[in-house]
Amino acid sequence: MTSTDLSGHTPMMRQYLQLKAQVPSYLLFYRMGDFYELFYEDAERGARLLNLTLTKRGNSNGEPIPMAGVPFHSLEGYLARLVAMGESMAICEQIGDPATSKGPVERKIVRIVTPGTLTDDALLPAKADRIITAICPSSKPSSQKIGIAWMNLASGAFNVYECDNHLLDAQLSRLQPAELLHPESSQIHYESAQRCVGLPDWHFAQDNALGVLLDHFNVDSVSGFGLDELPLATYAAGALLRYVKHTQSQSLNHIQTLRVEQLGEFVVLDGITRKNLELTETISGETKPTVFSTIDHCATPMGSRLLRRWLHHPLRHNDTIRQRQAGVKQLIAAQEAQPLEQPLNKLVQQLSQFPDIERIATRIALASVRPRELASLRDALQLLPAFEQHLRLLSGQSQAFATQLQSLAIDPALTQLLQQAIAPEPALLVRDGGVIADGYDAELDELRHLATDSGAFLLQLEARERERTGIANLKVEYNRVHGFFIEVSRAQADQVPTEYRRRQTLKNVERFITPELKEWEDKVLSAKERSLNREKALFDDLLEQLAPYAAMLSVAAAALAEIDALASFAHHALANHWVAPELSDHPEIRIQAGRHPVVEHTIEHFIANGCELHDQQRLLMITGPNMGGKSTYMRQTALIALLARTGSFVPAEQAVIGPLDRIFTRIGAADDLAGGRSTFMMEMTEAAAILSAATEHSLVLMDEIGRGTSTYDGLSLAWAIAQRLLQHNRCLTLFATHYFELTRLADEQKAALNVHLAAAETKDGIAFLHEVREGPASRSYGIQVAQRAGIPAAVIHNASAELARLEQQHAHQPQLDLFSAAPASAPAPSLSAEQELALELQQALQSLDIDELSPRAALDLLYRWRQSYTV
Ligand SMILES: Nc1ncnc2c1ncn2[C@@H]1O[C@H](COP(=O)(O)OP(=O)(O)OP(=O)(O)O)[C@@H](O)[C@H]1O
Repeated sequence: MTSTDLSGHTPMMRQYLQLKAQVPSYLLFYRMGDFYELFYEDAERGARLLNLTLTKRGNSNGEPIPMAGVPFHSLEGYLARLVAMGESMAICEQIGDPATSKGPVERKIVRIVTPGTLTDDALLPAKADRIITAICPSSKPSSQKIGIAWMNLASGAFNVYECDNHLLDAQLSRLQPAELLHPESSQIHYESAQRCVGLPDWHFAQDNALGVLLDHFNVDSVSGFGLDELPLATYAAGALLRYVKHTQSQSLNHIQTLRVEQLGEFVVLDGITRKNLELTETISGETKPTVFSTIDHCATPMGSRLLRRWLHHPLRHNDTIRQRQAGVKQLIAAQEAQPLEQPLNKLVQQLSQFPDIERIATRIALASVRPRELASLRDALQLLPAFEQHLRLLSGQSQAFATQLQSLAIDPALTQLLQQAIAPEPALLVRDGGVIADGYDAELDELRHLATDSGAFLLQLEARERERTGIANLKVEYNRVHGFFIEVSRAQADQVPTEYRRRQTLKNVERFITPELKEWEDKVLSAKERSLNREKALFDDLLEQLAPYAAMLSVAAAALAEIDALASFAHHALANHWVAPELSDHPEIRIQAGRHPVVEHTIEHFIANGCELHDQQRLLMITGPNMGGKSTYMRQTALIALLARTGSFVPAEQAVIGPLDRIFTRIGAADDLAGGRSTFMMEMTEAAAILSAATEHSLVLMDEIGRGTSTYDGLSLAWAIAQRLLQHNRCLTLFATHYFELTRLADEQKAALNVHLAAAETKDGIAFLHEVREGPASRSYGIQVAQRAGIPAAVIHNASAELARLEQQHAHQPQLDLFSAAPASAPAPSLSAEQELALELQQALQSLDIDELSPRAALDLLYRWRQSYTV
């Protein structure tokens, strides 16, 4: 909007439009008295989204102004709804004094609310984190790298790393950002984020990004954070920090460090795998029943959030897992040693009394903490010593909770300060008064005394005036409308002294005021106002005193969250007979009598099954009828491995789990109609990703690959894929199929083993035994399953006849001999290493768009190819 545009507007609308120009892409809530108003398009949009009444306000520039508003005290509720819809808002407050200002009161944008930068408890989900992520792709076409920075503003975590481009999807699905920032020039979109924001490219430029980081951390170089070799991560971090700072009116004191994540820390899970395994969301998008909803018994929201993070971040290395396991074991041992006292239950009960200290600590650092949050923190800190003592007792001689116990040591000065400063039950807001405790500040005490406790003075005045005037029933009183007054009966009204001024005449009485009483009244009324102001100043001062404790509180909160999550593991293990998995150093999965952690709760008799995958037995070819339990078996194996890598116990009689680098799943893809890919195309895209990335440390689940095309195509592809996984990738694989022909693979490959899910035919039809047995399934029972599903009897009858005819027709050419009987479709003989490389190089050449290639990139490619394709 230009200045000429503004000239026709009223002064207030001019002010509004100038503020709006600062935040064009946000809904601007403009404070007017007791309301926040939206104008113009914002009003129309807000009215639609929030179901507000759209009105019109006066005229500005010759046009009525569309307007919609919300009462000031219910702003947070409206913001929460808008945030859930992925909207971003700017809040503008009156900061000038309406009494003294000429023209519109001075106003300022004090807060910006976006989905990824929330810190207010009212706007945040209790049991999930809100992450904001920035990504910075390389500007060099030859580079495959991408820089990623992410922040959890509510906890203060700020992490960065670089990875290969093709891992971006897996990384985003790990972080699940609510908001994603990227340079304007790169078209990046992540569907699951509530908001994707293209920022000007210069935010990601070296000098600017680095400048923001150096300035915030007050350092001369970022070497101390280990960022020297990570330029893209540095740019992403700088752009992210600049954006987040812009949204907050306070400085981000609680963002005290920047951690470089090592990609090898976590078992990589892509988005599809997280979905298939139903970690925190079911395949249909519900929040339960999932692994998280089943095993989360945390007593605090901090514990639940940590548990969710652990589930999404299984660890590759054993050290941290062993520490977590030690904690769980200790809690279980203590509970079992004292079945009457139940020390674990007592610990959980104590934990449940703690508020969300992680978020309170952040809000202390941001100076936006509310009085009642401080009261709950004060009460929690009083409980802390007893909790610590109980944990110490429970730990006995073990060192299982040594670090957490250290972190819980909070400076007693903090507890004392809160006890002295905060009223026992403070008001919701500082402006309501009654937040600061009596006895904390002498001046406040006196003002409060003046404002509320006028009794003695008034009694004294009453006695004095009675004596002076001789009117025995003279009364000194107060009401809200008329303030203080002296009341005498009508008949005695003419006996009052001359300095009495008439205030009000009623039927039987006259009310008067005297100069002395008026002076008193002014003092009392101003004392009220002054006491509120004093309280506000004291609270601001308290926030300053508290700020240095924020970091210490965050550390204690993290320790409490850990104890809570470990107690939840222990509780679930005890209640469901889970065992501690043994962690080995080789890629292997050996499970005895394993169960599915979620399904074991949803059906009455879950049949336990074992699974052995190791270097000599890398692939299980799983056959069996539909509904036999193949998918459940594969998922349970992956989940047991994953749970073991989080430090949890597992649903099995015994388990040995080695280090894993990735878990891949290719299970029943749905059509990606929006993306324009058919089921088969999706299936093959996922399979291609697995074939290119699985290593001997990976666990791969393949369910019915090849099903989406003609039998021969599908079968041949499935055969070749299984063979490739066995020989080339050498990963640990569970391969479920309905192609019986594939069971021949085990004859050729020593590392493959056939297993099947047993079923039996009874007189009432098929009975699923859900038991995994060695050897291939003898038949598929597809028609029996269809019958149970309610396919009409006539169709079942015809299908059975057709099956019999087909079986007879192929009698001389049994299905199992497909490959040997038809040389033309026999699996291709394995290629030599040179042949494989030549094929790959040919493919790479064919997929190259030479016209799009710069000379520099072409040269780089040549070097890379020489390195990769020379034997
Ligand atoms: N081990 C088990 N014990 C008891 N019930 C089981 C077990 N495994 C699976 N089931 C039950 O069998 C049903 C079918 O299981 P699942 O979906 O794994 O079969 P499937 O063989 O993969 O079927 P399809 O080939 O049709 O996909 C499950 O919903 C579950 O109720």
